[in-house]
Amino acid sequence: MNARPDHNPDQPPATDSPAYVRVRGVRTVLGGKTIFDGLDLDIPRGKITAVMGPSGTGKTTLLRHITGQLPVDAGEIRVDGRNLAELSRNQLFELRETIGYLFQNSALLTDFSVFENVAFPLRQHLRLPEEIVRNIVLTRLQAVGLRGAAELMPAELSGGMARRVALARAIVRDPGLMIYDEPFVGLDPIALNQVLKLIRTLNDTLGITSVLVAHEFAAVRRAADWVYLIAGGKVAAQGHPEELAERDSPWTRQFFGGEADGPVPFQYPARDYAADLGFQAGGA
Ligand SMILES: Nc1ncnc2c1ncn2[C@@H]1O[C@H](COP(=O)(O)OP(=O)(O)OP(=O)(O)O)[C@@H](O)[C@H]1O
Repeated sequence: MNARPDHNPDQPPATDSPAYVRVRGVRTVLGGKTIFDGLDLDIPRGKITAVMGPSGTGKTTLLRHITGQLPVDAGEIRVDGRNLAELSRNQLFELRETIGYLFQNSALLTDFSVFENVAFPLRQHLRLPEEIVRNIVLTRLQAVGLRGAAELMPAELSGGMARRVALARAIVRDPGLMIYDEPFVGLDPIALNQVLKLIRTLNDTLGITSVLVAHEFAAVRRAADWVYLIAGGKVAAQGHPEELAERDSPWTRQFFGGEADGPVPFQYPARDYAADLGFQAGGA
């Protein structure tokens, strides 16, 4: 696990097939604010790629681009070889069906049992015999260690268990791509480690490609094969997590070392302070 790349350390780990997600020259403007300005990155097939960066840097926006929920203003995104801009609504919908999601709020259906929550995506889209549904659901629950909790209701679960049920649901239809958006938020250390281990194990055993957005570098370091640090609308740094942590750059010192001062400013961009307070610039 986490083998260091044995090729160019400035490039994501090479795999035999092309990157699952290819982002090229992406420019995004939201509400008049430029979020991305020439964003380039590859999400290698079969690997876990972490996307990190200061708050508000566009990580969730990038996920929305990758899942075709938000078109880019310029540039190109290819997912599994397909240029998203060329897909019809139906094709985009089909593409989204091949993506599994795990969010920080596990978003379980409160009136449904654990079993029915995991079965939901199967029942919603496919007409499978009940016996098959049961086998698939129990296999996924077994994979996350919760087969014995199948009949519990969401209110009876701890936060860590709920996250694992959501993970079982996310993989129930064999996604090619798994998207984890802040999967560790609010978990105690034991639950965090269980989810972390599961992300790694599921990725490796099911051959999934994973994108992991998280702020916890200690966890990312143990899970990810490659890390992109996004800041200022671009990739500010990238590398294998161990190598990135050791790299001595202002970005990595501030971001991975948690320094308050560095390239990420303390102040959100604002109008002139004196003018905002009603003083004339240079006035008495
Ligand atoms: N629909 C929108 N209209 C205008 N601005 C938006 C919209 N969606 C997001 N933004 C802005 O885009 C920027 C990037 O948001 P995004 O949620 O992608 O950041 P993030 O890196 O995921 O942040 P965090 O780590 O805090 O979750 C933020 O400044 C946000 O306010």
